[in-house]
Amino acid sequence: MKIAIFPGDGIGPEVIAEAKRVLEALSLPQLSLFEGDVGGIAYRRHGMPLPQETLEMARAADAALFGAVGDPACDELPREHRPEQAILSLRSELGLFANLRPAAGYPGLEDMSSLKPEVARGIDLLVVRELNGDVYFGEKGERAGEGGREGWDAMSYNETEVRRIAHIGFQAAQKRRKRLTSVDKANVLETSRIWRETVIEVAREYPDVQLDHMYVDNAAMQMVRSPGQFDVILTGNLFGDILSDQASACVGSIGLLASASLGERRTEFGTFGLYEPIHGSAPDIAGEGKANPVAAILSLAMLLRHSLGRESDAGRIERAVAQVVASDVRGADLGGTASTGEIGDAVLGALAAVS
Ligand SMILES: NC(=O)C1=CN([C@@H]2O[C@H](COP(=O)(O)OP(=O)(O)OC[C@H]3O[C@@H](n4cnc5c(N)ncnc54)[C@H](O)[C@@H]3O)[C@@H](O)[C@H]2O)C=CC1
Ligand SMILES: CC(C)CC(=O)C(=O)O
Ligand SMILES: [Mg+2]
Repeated sequence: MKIAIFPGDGIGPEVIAEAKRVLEALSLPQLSLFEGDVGGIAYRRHGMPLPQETLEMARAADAALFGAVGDPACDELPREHRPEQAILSLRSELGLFANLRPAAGYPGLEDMSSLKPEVARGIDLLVVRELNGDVYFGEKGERAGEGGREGWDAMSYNETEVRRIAHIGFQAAQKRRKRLTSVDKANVLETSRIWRETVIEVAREYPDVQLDHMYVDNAAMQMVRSPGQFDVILTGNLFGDILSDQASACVGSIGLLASASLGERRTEFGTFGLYEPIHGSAPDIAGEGKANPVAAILSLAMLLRHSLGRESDAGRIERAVAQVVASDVRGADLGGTASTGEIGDAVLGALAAVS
């Protein structure tokens, strides 16, 4: 089993260090770890945010664990040299089109939700976000306009792209509560009109799943009004990015939400994937030991489940994390004082006790 580890920038290395401790505690047989540079650190060391050797490392691995990229000192660089290009290129070069972002409440944590506890209770949703298309990957540029310099970004989805992510969404719903909400802006965008028509077509293959459609502005409102109504949210790259950050605050903290980015490459043990917290490099707290490592640890659990076929280890990690999150070991993001390392210690302690 080969795992490529890409800690990246800011709090990336801090949270990945805790996930690595959890991985080591599992003592998996025949495990090889490889570490590569991504983001701002890679730009400094190699002159580019995604060096070829890092990409090759990912291609040769059964799974990749990713921290975060982003560095304010690099914000003025040309776009192709900016740290964020590393994660965008990994997603596109590796064909990782399906981004799964589960958001579920923890009993005992409702008081930390941005919502009233009675509204927060019952959040159990999965954002299925398309990850290789949309405005993030469309042509973009700058031109002179009558109003001065004009930036433009092309948004598009074709039927093939929508179909393949829709299948992932419907299949995920079949394993959950069999409800799928497709989120778009079909009242305004042609991209969304094709999205909606294609989702309706794919839905015919899944008669057991109840499909509804929601405009993204309403979805954002419903997410804070009654998030418990959602099971699977199927949406595009941009809307999924925004709604999943929003869902994290409904649960309690962005430091809690993990993600899996999957494509079609099969490995000996499952499907190749890249796993990362949904948060970024958090430069405002980097280096202070304040980052919550739970999202990174839960990303490791997803890696074990989807790419290494180790469901029981994934479940153990998730149970250990649930115990810690419900305890008084809380970081600053959840109103406590525990450091990144202390939260990692608590997860390791709980892991030793759960079966
Ligand atoms: N996949 C990736 O690598 C991503 C990278 N970014 C990049 O990260 C940099 C910072 O972006 P922001 O918009 O500030 O988003 P961010 O997610 O890094 O931080 C947003 C807020 O949440 C807090 N936060 C994030 N993770 C946390 C954790 N584990 N524990 C406790 N608090 C946490 C931060 O302190 C900050 O106040 C930018 O350069 C951005 O482009 C942003 C999102 C994803
Ligand atoms: C950093 C961006 C490229 C994307 C992002 O915010 C995300 O995937 O959550
Ligand atoms: Mg994001």
